Amino acid sequence: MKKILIGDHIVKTFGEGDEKRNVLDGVSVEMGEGEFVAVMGPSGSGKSTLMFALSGTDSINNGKVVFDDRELSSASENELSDLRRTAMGFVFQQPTMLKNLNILDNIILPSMRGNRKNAAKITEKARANMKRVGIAELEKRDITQVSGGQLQRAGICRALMNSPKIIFGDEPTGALNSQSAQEIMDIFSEINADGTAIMLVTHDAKVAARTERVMFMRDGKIVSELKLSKFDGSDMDGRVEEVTKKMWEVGI
Ligand SMILES: Nc1ncnc2c1ncn2[C@@H]1O[C@H](COP(=O)(O)OP(=O)(O)OP(=O)(O)O)[C@@H](O)[C@H]1O
Repeated sequence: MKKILIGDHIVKTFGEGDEKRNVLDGVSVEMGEGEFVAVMGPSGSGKSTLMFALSGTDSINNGKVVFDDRELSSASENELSDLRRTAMGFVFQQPTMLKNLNILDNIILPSMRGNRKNAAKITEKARANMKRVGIAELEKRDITQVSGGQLQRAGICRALMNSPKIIFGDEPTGALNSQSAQEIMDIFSEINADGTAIMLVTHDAKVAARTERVMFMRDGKIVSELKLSKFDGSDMDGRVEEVTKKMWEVGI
């Protein structure tokens, strides 16, 4: 399987003098094209920092990151921002959306910048994505008039607008109840089945159990890994048990 993402001995340091410490302490990660992985670990272990490093959102102090055959440290800020815009999608715990725009306009806004002549195509694509994630009828609603799960679906639609090769999700189900979280995971599974690689940070064993590989972090290092298989809807309980057992072993 071709590698879409390689993190090689990544070191990220925060703080000065006595406060200085490696929040990422030589982390190596590889992801194949179309792979679906989760990152788990205690609060402060470096999960979000790792995602920022792997997506070129934040610089690193040592090591290297290669995304789609491109070494990120040799790319300029403009090139990195183009790469993030065209090849990566981001989903956060709470989607950042503008209060004065409806759901559809929030979804299309980032794609419209400098691209207004393609407004009709962009809107058509947004509507197709909204239909795909089950919020087609909500396009005119304000962001305060939808549920947390519906807002997260809109966040996923926005992340899909440029047909990314990879989606980074930083606790995308963290603000949702268990049922909504599983519905969001259904959507991620479908997106992944279409070939998009996905990396999710999560504290939830039921979310991690839906991915095909779970990496466990502690103190800026990946200390363990659990290989599952592509989730096909069967043996959810067994998968959750495997993840929980590993979390316990690792001390999460
Ligand atoms: N910009 C920064 N400056 C200084 N320290 C930082 C900065 N960003 C993160 N840290 C520190 O790095 C460590 C790792 O943070 P990170 O957000 O990656 O953890 P996490 O595993 O994602 O935690 P959580 O599960 O709570 O979100 C924490 O101790 C945090 O305080």
